[in-house]
Amino acid sequence: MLETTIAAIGPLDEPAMAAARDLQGRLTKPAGSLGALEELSVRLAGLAGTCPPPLPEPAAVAIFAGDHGVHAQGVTPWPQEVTAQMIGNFLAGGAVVNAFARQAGASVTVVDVGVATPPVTAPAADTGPRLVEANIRRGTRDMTVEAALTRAEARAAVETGIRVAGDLIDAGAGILLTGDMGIGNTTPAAALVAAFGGVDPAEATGRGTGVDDPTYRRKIEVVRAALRRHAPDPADPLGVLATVGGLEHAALAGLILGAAARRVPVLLDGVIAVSAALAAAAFAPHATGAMVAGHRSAEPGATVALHRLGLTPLIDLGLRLGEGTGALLALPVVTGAVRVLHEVATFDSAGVAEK
Ligand SMILES: Cc1cc2ncn([C@H]3O[C@H](COP(=O)(O)O)[C@@H](O)[C@H]3O)c2cc1C
Ligand SMILES: O=C(O)c1cccnc1
Repeated sequence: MLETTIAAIGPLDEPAMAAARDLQGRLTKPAGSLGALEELSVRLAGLAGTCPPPLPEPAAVAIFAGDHGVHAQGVTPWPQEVTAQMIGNFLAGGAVVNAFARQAGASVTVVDVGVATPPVTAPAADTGPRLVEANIRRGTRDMTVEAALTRAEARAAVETGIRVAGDLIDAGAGILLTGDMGIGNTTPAAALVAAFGGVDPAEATGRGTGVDDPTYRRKIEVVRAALRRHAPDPADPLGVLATVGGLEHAALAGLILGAAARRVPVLLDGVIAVSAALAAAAFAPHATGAMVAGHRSAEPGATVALHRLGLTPLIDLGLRLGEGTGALLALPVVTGAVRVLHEVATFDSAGVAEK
């Protein structure tokens, strides 16, 4: 399934992009006046293979949840149980991601790919957040001691993400948004950014939920120790995900690949998402054509990853939460970029004089 998905990911459609550029030049506004939105609209036309591309709706957030053996190294002040407890909160509609999803009109799907303690499930409702139980392992192994995952486990997580993308698109989603929950998951995210980005762990590691100075120094050394132990090869993305990644990171890489293969845009959230996006791009370089960077997370690794991916984030508000919150805030910007191609009059049609 991974191989067929990778094989289905192709380049952007040049004629559709040329048509979008031409249309942007004829709309009743000075050329270039919509800044980054214009290039985004062109890219989404290239992804869809048609101009104008479909409006990116309805929107679906997929929150992949997992726990981390590296938690034992004291890289976060939060207890591991918070991952499962927050799943309960997501399903009850009480987290920040739920508030922003309601505002944006997006559905929320929580996918347990690797939570250590069984998630507290909320009463099933016909509408509202949904839980997909796809647990591969009750948390990863400690990457400073051994590989976090076997290659088979990493592959199973990637394929779960591909499957979730396909299910959401089959159910009608016009855009997918990445979300994550996993206490400790900024540590493997930093390791992935350092491995794929070829930067020193000190450049890729941030303070996550807000760790103090001694914990931050330890966190950098933990990332350094894991990379020294495994020496992951960036040309072998499954190997990188298995040795120093996490189940939610691997599943997010799969979600991105699944969206790219179906030529549906995927709006990336913070550092966990962009670390997974580096893995997706290593599997299939053309997958970057489907990626839209929602925001610039305050985590330094996010900036390193965005630069590597060649993506400019739509918003930059100093957010460092995850869950999909930054992607949701950026959604109206993406929709606006496409709506312009559908609804704005041309100089000809509106009888407006050109310069
Ligand atoms: C209550 C709470 C809600 C969250 N929602 C997202 N995260 C975010 O913080 C965690 C990563 O940070 P670190 O690597 O420092 O543990 C992840 O669960 C991420 O989704 C949360 C964290 C907490 C504590
Ligand atoms: O950028 C993120 O997604 C992020 C940052 C800090 C903690 N959790 C997530």
